[in-house]
Amino acid sequence: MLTDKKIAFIGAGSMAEAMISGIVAKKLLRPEQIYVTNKQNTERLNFLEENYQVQTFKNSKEVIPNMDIIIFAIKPKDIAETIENIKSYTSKNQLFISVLAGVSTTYISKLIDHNAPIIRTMPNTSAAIGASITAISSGEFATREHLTVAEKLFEAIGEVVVVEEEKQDAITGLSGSGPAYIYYIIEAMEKGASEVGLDKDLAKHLIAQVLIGTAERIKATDLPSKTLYQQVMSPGGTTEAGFKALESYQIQDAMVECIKRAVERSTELGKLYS
Ligand SMILES: NC(=O)C1=CN([C@@H]2O[C@H](COP(=O)(O)OP(=O)(O)OC[C@H]3O[C@@H](n4cnc5c(N)ncnc54)[C@H](OP(=O)(O)O)[C@@H]3O)[C@@H](O)[C@H]2O)C=CC1
Ligand SMILES: O=C(O)[C@@H]1CCC=N1
Repeated sequence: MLTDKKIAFIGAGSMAEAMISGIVAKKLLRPEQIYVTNKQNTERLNFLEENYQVQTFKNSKEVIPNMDIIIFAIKPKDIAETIENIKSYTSKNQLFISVLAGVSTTYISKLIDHNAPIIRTMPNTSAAIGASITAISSGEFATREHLTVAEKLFEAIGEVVVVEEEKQDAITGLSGSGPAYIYYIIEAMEKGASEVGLDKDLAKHLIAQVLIGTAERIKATDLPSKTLYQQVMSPGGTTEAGFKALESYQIQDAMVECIKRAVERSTELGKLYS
């Protein structure tokens, strides 16, 4: 399906690199099928060329018309300028994929100015190790075949779920941003470990395995999270003592608020760039 397809990444930042590394490592595409551009950072393009043997380009007029798939991996604020620069070299036969938070397929369609097939996606940075969860949604002109192409691409960087586009803001605040929340908690656990006298390497090993074990367990069981944490907690034991501190700082309320605010921001970005 992707055998002879050519793909251009517009934007060469962390999401583009995470996707490129997964696609190349899984041999989904050969490096010569992958093209990358950015706004000005030539050093960054050289880095991607050297590390992944992909093609980089500056001249959109020469490259864009020959692409089968164009992936927007830029910030939401740059979408209008980016599409303005390339739209005259695009056609309806190309598939457009966006990883942008908040930005709707309707808006991208309006900017491209022809009935192009567009797929909106929300991966996360765990893509760098092939462990993203990517939600993908079809825009108005995308067919089942386009969706399948996008599924294949994002399966190279982890798991994929197909969702209605109206769920994408909620997903962005939960699993797009999610790794950051967990890293923040990890940072707190590392600080705690240091304060109780554990060295950094041992603490990192212990924390990582706690997270892996917990994640695997929630995937493997239907038991509610409350039951799972209650199983850890012996009456009058250590966990209960720790929990009293978590509850006194209202950690759960803070996390609920965190997710709600991230989702609101995704919706706001969608309104700003609409
Ligand atoms: N980071 C994350 O965890 C996730 C990010 N996303 C989404 O991915 C998108 C990209 O994020 P991320 O990779 O972190 O961003 P980065 O800031 O790392 O990269 C942005 C890239 O866009 C390029 N760019 C800016 N303007 C233009 C332009 N006019 N033409 C071509 N390229 C341009 C920049 O080039 P230059 O450096 O030369 O200015 C840079 O390469 C965002 O929309 C974000 O919402 C989605 C899921 C997770
Ligand atoms: O913070 C952001 O806006 C992007 C989208 C999801 C993760 N990072």
